[in-house]
Amino acid sequence: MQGVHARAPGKINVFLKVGQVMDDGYHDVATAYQAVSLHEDVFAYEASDFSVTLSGSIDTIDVPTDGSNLAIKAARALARKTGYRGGVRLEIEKHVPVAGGMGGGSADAAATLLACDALWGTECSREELLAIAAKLGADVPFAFTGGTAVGTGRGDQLSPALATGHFQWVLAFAEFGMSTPKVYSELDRHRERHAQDIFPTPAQPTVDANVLQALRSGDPRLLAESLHNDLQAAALHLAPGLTNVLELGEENGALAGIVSGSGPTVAFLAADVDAALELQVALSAARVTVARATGPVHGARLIHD
Ligand SMILES: C[C@@](CO)(OP(=O)(O)O)[C@H](O)COP(=O)(O)OP(=O)(O)OC[C@H]1O[C@@H](n2ccc(N)nc2=O)[C@H](O)[C@@H]1O
Ligand SMILES: Nc1ncnc2c1ncn2[C@@H]1O[C@H](COP(=O)(O)OP(=O)(O)O)[C@@H](O)[C@H]1O
Repeated sequence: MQGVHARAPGKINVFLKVGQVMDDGYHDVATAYQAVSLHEDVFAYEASDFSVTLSGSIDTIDVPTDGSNLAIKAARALARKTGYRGGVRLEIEKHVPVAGGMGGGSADAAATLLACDALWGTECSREELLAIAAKLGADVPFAFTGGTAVGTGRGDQLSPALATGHFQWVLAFAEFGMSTPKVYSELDRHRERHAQDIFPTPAQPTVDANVLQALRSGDPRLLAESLHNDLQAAALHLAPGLTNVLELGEENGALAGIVSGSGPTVAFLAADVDAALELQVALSAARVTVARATGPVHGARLIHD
């Protein structure tokens, strides 16, 4: 049967500052996202109801296949918005670790919006699809746009950031996932428990100028110096073993390592392809599950197979 194939990328937060909790319960954030070459592939086929099946290179056992799957939510949201009366059968090939802090579910949602819009001929504009994306999750608009961008508010108000060249990443996957709300709550607890001088809450978080400069320059050494994640301490508190992974990467030639988003994936920045390959070998030898990726890459797009 003729279907539509869409692809969307995972992401690394190369910078993430977390501000206060807003009235909607979300934290006010300022982040610099980079889309990386670890993709989710979504195949959409006509059907009378909504269903999803999963395959891919990673363990998908914890991913729901009922209406709580973010891809099904995305398809239903598009159908509601456009008045489309049918359904869709979705097949997702996952390569982004589940609950890994790399926005895999968000990529599924973004790719599904694009695939269903094409399959159903609903012809939504980019802006309409982005508006639906923002309602599905804070990271979904970025999975849609990709590249390199600054996200503010919930992380869904995007402005493109200039970036040159390609950065080489080595990703250390964990054998467990971490819940995004739990990591945000842990940061709140840290901030309540400890003096504000250790974990200060920025009144209005912004992305540091040196990160934007590093992204513009394409120089991995500059970017390595400016990687920052306010959620990292909270993630390390909940998963102390990640500290060893960070140390191992830095001992084996990484320019720097950072927990991606709410973790537990650790992203190492390498100086070049050779350094990335060496690091990949060293981490694999230490029985860490690794993948290499480059960034930035495109956002969600249709693939004409
Ligand atoms: C931490 C980040 C960094 O990019 O990514 P992940 O690690 O999840 O990939 C994001 O802020 C996550 O984005 P996403 O995973 O789309 O979040 P959502 O599904 O919208 O929200 C899940 C929950 O996380 C918390 N949340 C999320 C975003 C935000 N700015 N403030 C929050 O407090 C809220 O408790 C919310 O109910
Ligand atoms: N299509 C999907 N892929 C992955 N997880 C999904 C999906 N739909 C719903 N989920 C749920 O969302 C949670 C977080 O998803 P994910 O996007 O993989 O991680 P993160 O938010 O850390 O980047 C998972 O634990 C899972 O229960």
